[in-house]
Amino acid sequence: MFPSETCVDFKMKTIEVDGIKVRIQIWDTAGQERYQTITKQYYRRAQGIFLVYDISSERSYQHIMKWVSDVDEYAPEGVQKILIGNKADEEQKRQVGREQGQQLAKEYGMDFYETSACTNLNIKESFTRLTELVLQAHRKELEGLRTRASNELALAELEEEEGKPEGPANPSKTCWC
Ligand SMILES: Nc1nc2c(ncn2[C@@H]2O[C@H](COP(=O)(O)OP(=O)(O)OP(=O)(O)O)[C@@H](O)[C@H]2O)c(=O)[nH]1
Repeated sequence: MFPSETCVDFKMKTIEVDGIKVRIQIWDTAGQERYQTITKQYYRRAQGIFLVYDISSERSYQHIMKWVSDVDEYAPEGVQKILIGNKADEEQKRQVGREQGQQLAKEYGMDFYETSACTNLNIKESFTRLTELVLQAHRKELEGLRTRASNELALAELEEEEGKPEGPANPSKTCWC
């Protein structure tokens, strides 16, 4: 929910993932078309995104494809995404089956949760999972950078070694007696 004059709501929260305390910034962007120019700018710095539809609205479910293509266009490449079917407490008004949500999530390779902001169903679980995915992606990126750096270092050492004249540079090092 947003105050009438703004289209982005911001909150900070600390959650614990694998025993590590993680401080997360939560940006809740308005869904209305008229705010899109502004809200799209917030995708650029996102590390994790929830794509949310309302289980009591088939129309909101149909809109997910458009959100996915916007995210693909404006968010960073490695951004982590989770599909959410919210208002799970509104069972009597349900228009979107749980399997439809699961199916769509599978198509896009995302995790899926049905949640309720009213009963708190899966709220903590989905935030913890998204944070976990972001941390995992971050670790992988760091490992990749480390491997690349050590490969480049090894290559540089090899090139330096090859550039040297024949014979050991430090004879004492090759002497085992
Ligand atoms: N029953 C039920 N109502 C909910 C739930 N979550 C939100 N609502 C209600 O749905 C309405 C819209 O909620 P918002 O938080 O404004 O939804 P939003 O997605 O931010 O809407 P936009 O501003 O259009 O992006 C409000 O009346 C909320 O009280 C839920 O889990 N269950």
